[in-house]
Formats: sequence, C-alpha cells, structure tokens
Amino acid sequence: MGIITFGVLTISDTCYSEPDKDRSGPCLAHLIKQAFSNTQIIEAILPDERDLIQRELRKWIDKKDVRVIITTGGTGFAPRDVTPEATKPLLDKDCSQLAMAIAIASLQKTKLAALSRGVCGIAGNTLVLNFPGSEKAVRECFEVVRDLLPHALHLLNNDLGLVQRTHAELQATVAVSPVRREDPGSTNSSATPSIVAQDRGHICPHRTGAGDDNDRNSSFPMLPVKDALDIVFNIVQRNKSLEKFQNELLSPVNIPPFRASIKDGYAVQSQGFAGAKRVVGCVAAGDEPSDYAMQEDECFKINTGAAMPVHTNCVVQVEDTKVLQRDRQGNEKLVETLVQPTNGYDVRPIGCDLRKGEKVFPEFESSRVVSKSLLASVGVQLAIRNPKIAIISTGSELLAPHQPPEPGKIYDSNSTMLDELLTYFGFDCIDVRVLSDNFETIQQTLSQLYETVDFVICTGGVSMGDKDFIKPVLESMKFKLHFGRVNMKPGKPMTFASRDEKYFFGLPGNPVSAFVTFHLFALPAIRWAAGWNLSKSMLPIIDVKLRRSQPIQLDPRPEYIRASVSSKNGKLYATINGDQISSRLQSIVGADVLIHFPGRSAEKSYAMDGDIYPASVLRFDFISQYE
Ligand SMILES: Nc1nc2c(c(=O)[nH]1)N[C@H]1C(S)=C(S)[C@@H](COP(=O)(O)OP(=O)(O)OC[C@H]3O[C@@H](n4cnc5c(N)ncnc54)[C@H](O)[C@@H]3O)O[C@H]1N2
Ligand code: MOO
Ligand SMILES: [Mg+2]
Repeated sequence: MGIITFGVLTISDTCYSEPDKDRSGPCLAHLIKQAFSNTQIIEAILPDERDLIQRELRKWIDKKDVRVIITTGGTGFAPRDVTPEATKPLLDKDCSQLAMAIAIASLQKTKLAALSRGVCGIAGNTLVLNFPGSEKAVRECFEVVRDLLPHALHLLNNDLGLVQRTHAELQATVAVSPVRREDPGSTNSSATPSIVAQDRGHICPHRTGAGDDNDRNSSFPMLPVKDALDIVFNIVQRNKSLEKFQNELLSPVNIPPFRASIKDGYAVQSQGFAGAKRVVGCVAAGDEPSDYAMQEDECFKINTGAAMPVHTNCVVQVEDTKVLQRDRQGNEKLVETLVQPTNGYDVRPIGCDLRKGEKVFPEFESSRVVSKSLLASVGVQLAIRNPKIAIISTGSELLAPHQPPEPGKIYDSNSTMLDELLTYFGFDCIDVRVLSDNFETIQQTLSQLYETVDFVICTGGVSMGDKDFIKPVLESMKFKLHFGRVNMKPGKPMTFASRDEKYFFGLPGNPVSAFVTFHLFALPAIRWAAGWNLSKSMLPIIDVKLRRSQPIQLDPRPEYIRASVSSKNGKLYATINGDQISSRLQSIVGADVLIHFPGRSAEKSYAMDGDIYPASVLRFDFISQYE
C-alpha cells in the first residue's frame, strides 16, 4: 500500500509563539489519520507572514510525496490574515468549486463562514486547501473534502490503474466511517459553542490588537532572530551597482606604466661587467625616462620607483656598490658595482602588477577602503553611494548631554551611540533628531526625513506603553510592519518596517537593547543595502569558551551577552561584563563580543564555566587581553 503524505500547516501568530495553543493543526492531523489508513503527515506552524507561508508551501509542493496540503488559519478579514494571498500565486489551477463546496457546507453551520476567504487549487501534483483557523471550522471543512479526496488524487495522478487501487486503499477506512466523526481526543467536539466564539478561534487579539479590553498583550508575534533576519534580508534591496561596476571595470592603465626600479641603486646594462662605472646622471621617481645612449661602463644613479633609462635593463642596489670618485661638489663620478649585473634584475616590467585591459577587481570587494584604493591606483574616481541614514532618539524624558539635569529627565545616550557606531562601521549619518513622545511630531519628522534618507534608525517608543507611538505612526504612514517583536534579550520589541525602498528600524529605547539590535539587525541591513554580500553583512561569529566562577541561569529568551575576550594559547575565552540589565550601558564597556546564549530549555538551563558558545564580534580590535 502506497503511503500518501499530507501537509498540515497551522498559520497563526499566536500558535507560532505558543505552539501549545494550536488545536486545529493536531485536530486536522488526527482527522486525516482517522480517515485514511495509508497516510503520513508533516506538520508546521507559521506566523501570519506571507513570505514565510509561501516559502514553506513551496517547499512542501516541491516534495514529490506531498499530495495534499491543508492550511488552517489566516483566511479571515483581519489585517494580518494573508493565507489566501500567500497560496494563490503558487497555484497552477484554481479549484473554486471545491472552495464553493466547503463554503456552502460551512454556511449551513454559520453565517460567519462568508468571512472566510480560503482558496483551493492545484500546485504541480499537490492539492492545496485553505481552511479557516478554528477547530470547529477545520472539522466541518474536512468533512466536506474527506470523501472527495481519494477521487481527486486519482484524477490528479491521471493513472487509471492507480486510480482504482488508490481508491480502494483510501476508501478502506472511509467506507466504514460514520457521516460525522467526532474527535475523541477533543474536549469540545460535541459541544455547540456560540458561533462567534468558535469562528474566532484563530483571529487572535494578540496579533490584531482588536481584542477586548482584557487583552493587554502585544499584537505582534515574537519571531525567532533568524526568521526576523531572513525578513530583513528579503525586504531590504541590495544595491548591486558597486558589484557590477567592479566586475566590469578593466584597467585603463598598466601598473607600472613604465619599467620601474625596485631599488635605490644604479641602472646599468647587464651585458657589461662588474667594476667601475661612470655615473652619467641621476633619475628620481617622477622623472621622464632618459634615452641617453649609454655605454657598458656607464650607469645612472636611480631611486626606487623611478623610470628606467631606455638603454638600461637592470639595477644594482646601492648596498652592492662602492663610490670610487666624486667631483668638487661631492657628486658621485665613479662607482664600482660589486656584483655582476643580470638582465631584468630589480626591475618591474611594464604592467607586471596589473596589465591594461585586465580586470581591476579579481572578485567583489565590499570594503570601501580596498575598493577606493584600487580605483585610485588605476586613476578612477568613484563616489561610492552608501545608503542615506538618519537617527532618531524618541522620549520626552531625554536631555542633550550639554543640558543641565532636570527632574524626571535623563540624558540621551542613544543618538550619540548610534551616530558613533555608524561612523565606526564606515557609514555616515546625515541627520540626528531627538523627539518627544508625540504622535504628530514623530510622524511629521519621519515624513520629512524620508524625502532624503533611505534608513531611519530610531530608538524608543516601540513597546507597550501608551506613549509608545512608533508602530501606530508607521501604520499611519502606510509602512508595512514586518515584525514588532523578536525572541531575544535584550531587544524584544525590536521593530522593522518598510515602504517601497524606505526602511525603518525601531530599536528598543533601553540603551543596551539599542546597542545589541543595532549590531544584529540595523548594521547588517545597511551593509546589505550598500551592496555587501550576506556573510560580510553580518558581524563575524567566533566560538568562545565561557569563563565563569558561578553557573548563570539561562533566560527563556535567547540572550546576547556582552563579554570581553582574552586569548590564551590560540584559544579565545570570554568573561561576562557584569550586570546584563538592558538599561546598564556600563556592560558595553570593554565588550568585544555578544555571546549567544540559547534560550533556557529542559536540556540546558545554566551556562557554565568552560561551555563553548558562538559570539558575534563587535569590534575590529576584539581581543582585550593576551595571556
Ligand atoms: N508592558 C511591557 N512593558 C515593556 C515591555 C513589554 O514587553 N511589556 N518590554 C520592555 C522591553 S524588553 C524593553 S527593551 C523596553 C523598550 O521600550 P521602548 O522601546 O518602548 O522604549 P521607551 O519606553 O521609550 O524607553 C525604554 C527605556 O529606555 C530609556 N531610553 C529611551 N531612549 C533613551 C535614550 N535615547 N537614551 C537613554 N535612555 C533611553 C527610557 O528612559 C526607558 O527607561 O520596554 C520594556 N517595557
Ligand atoms: O528586551 Mo528588553 O530589550 O529586555 O530590555
Ligand atoms: Mg516604552
């Protein structure tokens, strides 16, 4: 009996951050297993993120053995419901009648079924069905398709022999199934909850912010750092013009453009001899090459880098000569070469470093230092366009460092820190603003800044307070909020949004959170936008051995610990820089790396002395001590 693979994909921000809350996915898997004896099921949970959903669906569709994919959730009218939009582009054929059959059956149970926008269709060899999110809806929809599925698969396979066999196999359990089968494992399978409550199963206020007054949770799912980074690199457009330019640039000149002396010494003819030679002139770097018709017993005094006289072919370095005679002014008249001159010795032939017409860049080079140096060496001037960046610190409590202290106020460290970090990493900040927590001010400033800049790196105002206006302002400006929370410490409310090719990083206001999220998100995005490749865009990651007298309890969130690095016998050791609370900027003093602590788990709940962890390198001079 052939095994048929079903994919069950739960799409829900809530279930993604709290998988235990997913009832529909397991219910669907159970119903499939119960209905068909020869099946295996692959399952996943994703947030309501179109790109992530599409990527997973495509992966499953591309697997030959996955014949049916059923999604649950994300089909409604809530702003983040995008399952049909993620599914449709993948479909080769629309099965609207199947969707209609589901809709008709569901409408008989509840009018709210009219608010489900699920689609059905065929992608390659796979049938894809969007079910709504609630467990009840999943049961009702499955009941509609259950008896149709075997035949649909036979037809899809277009194999008559197999049609009958598969039919028989799949029907084996269906034949004895009652008209409506309840899930014995389910707690409310026979209950008839109110219509609204049932159909609201996945329309979760956690993500829509449309919950009742008792819902005090963030409307954003907490994405893993990796997923959040994937989104950033997918959304931010990489400027490929520098790479293209470097790739196509052929040298307009030879380096060196003339035969050049490698040494300070004497240019001579090799067919001569060692011994006394008359000094007929001096050639300094920059002098035109002399065409003096010289004899074997003559030489030119020459400097490193100077053009060889036309009738000379080698250089004898000054150390291998002796002055025999000087004129009245002290100039050398006669020198003795102590070695036999050989043709070409200590001479760089024309174009020996780089030939005219040869590629200047053997490979793409993202470093501005290297790139501009090479361009200069061939006489090309290029203004390398880096992304235009502005920094904003938000917070009505903020004072500029030059102001006197005031009650209730604190000094703004974030704008200075971010400005200096950009400079440190070779990018310019063209505007720095410090704004109070005021919706209109923030909105107007952003609108004005985005007339010029590509990136705004902002701090503060992204969490749960009633003065945290950043997300609503972005929404009012029609920015797409790609994520608003990340499963990391510090940096949980880290926010990323974009509109066309304008990007917004909302770093949390706590100074250390801003520091960490700048390095892990904003900097890689800026480098990527500037044209750097993916691995160079990220900070380098090394392995460090933890030095710690006491075990340290891991946080439930993966944590990025500031630590200083010592090198001993070629091994790198990391010592944690004191209290890691995200308001304590002192933890960045001497911080060479961010150690990546995993989130606490049943298997690992403490970080111990001697543990080895990956760590992101924060600075070029990242070793604080050699032992
Ligand atoms: N109810 C909840 N409250 C908070 C949560 C949460 O999940 N639920 N998250 C906490 C986390 S984690 C962080 S991090 C912060 C992030 O807050 P915001 O981004 O909204 O930033 P603010 O509230 O404006 O400020 C937080 C903190 O940082 C100080 N700050 C702000 N800007 C600066 C600056 N430029 N220089 C120096 N210090 C600054 C500010 O005074 C606050 O003390 O939210 C938690 N709350
Ligand atoms: O994540 Mo917050 O950034 O803990 O301080
Ligand atoms: Mg706040």
